[in-house]
Amino acid sequence: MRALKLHELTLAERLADRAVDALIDEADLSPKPALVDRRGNGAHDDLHLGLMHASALSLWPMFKEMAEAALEFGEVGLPLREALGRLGREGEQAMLATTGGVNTHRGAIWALGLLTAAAALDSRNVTLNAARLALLDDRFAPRPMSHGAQVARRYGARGAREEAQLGFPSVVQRGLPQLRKSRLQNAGEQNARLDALLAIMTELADTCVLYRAGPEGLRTMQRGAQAVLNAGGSATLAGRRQLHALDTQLLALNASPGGAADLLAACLFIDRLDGAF
Ligand SMILES: CC(C)(COP(=O)(O)OP(=O)(O)OC[C@H]1O[C@@H](n2cnc3c(N)ncnc32)[C@H](O[C@H]2O[C@H](COP(=O)(O)OP(=O)(O)OP(=O)(O)O)[C@@H](O)[C@H]2O)[C@@H]1O)[C@@H](O)C(=O)NCCC(=O)NCCS
Ligand SMILES: Nc1ncnc2[nH]cnc12
Repeated sequence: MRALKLHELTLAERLADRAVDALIDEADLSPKPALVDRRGNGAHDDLHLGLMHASALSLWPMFKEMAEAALEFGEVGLPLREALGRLGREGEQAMLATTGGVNTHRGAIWALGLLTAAAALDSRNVTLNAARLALLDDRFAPRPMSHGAQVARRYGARGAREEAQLGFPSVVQRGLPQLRKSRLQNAGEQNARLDALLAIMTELADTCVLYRAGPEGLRTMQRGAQAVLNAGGSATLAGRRQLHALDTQLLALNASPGGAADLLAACLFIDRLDGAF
């Protein structure tokens, strides 16, 4: 009998697969403090796990087209940046159509969109090229008074745009090293991912938290995340107790670290990039 020959995926398709996998793995990871996970809705009335999955899947064509645009233009420059901006805005519309108007993955479209395009350009300098793209000014981008823009003005916070322009320091300097360290300590994959999320939360100026709970909420998030890691991480009993306390505190403040969740997805995407080439 002849073996069935499966369609061989293109590089753009493989990268889109990895971006969507990263979003689904982030959503499924549990127990995340005050975020949507397998246990429930965290600090969100309008989100649930099924919606996060549907949203992630709706973004596959956008990630594929972003990677294809990068392959077509072949270099970092304004034409590619503006093509990504247009695709990102279309992707946002697809997401909103899927979720009935709920913002599930705006920050993830931005971070993973840039990283997917950068990975298609050059597998070795992904965060550097993503930063170079983020530094270019898209002439067609609307400038709405987003939550991020409001807290940037109120508190001078460094939001999603600057995180990308600096080459994703929360991912490169915090999330990825912690993911690998916890794996080496045999924490188990789910705990290693939780530890990576917590490492990102220790220093991030998450504009979602700032918008909902102000600087006090942000300090609670950063200190609480550090306390889990200091106690030995999410694989230890002491760390689990601190994680539970952090969940309770953030829920009481209605503070959801959605920006940190997006950056965990970015971390998981970079971590598994090798297999895509
Ligand atoms: C350049 C943009 C990133 C716009 O940025 P800006 O800061 O102006 O806009 P926001 O929409 O407020 O923030 C972007 C999202 O980024 C995530 N985020 C927050 N802090 C950080 C951080 N420090 N570093 C990285 N990422 C961060 C976060 O996304 C998550 O939260 C979303 C829910 O947020 P929000 O709507 O505020 O939620 P709620 O409080 O729940 O709302 P209510 O229920 O109260 O109404 C969730 O989606 C997560 O993803 C921020 O929200 C960029 O987005 C942009 O320009 N987009 C236009 C399209 C484009 O050009 N794309 C380019 C593609 S390459
Ligand atoms: N798991 C999650 N819960 C709430 N907001 C998010 N934004 C991105 N991932 C999220």
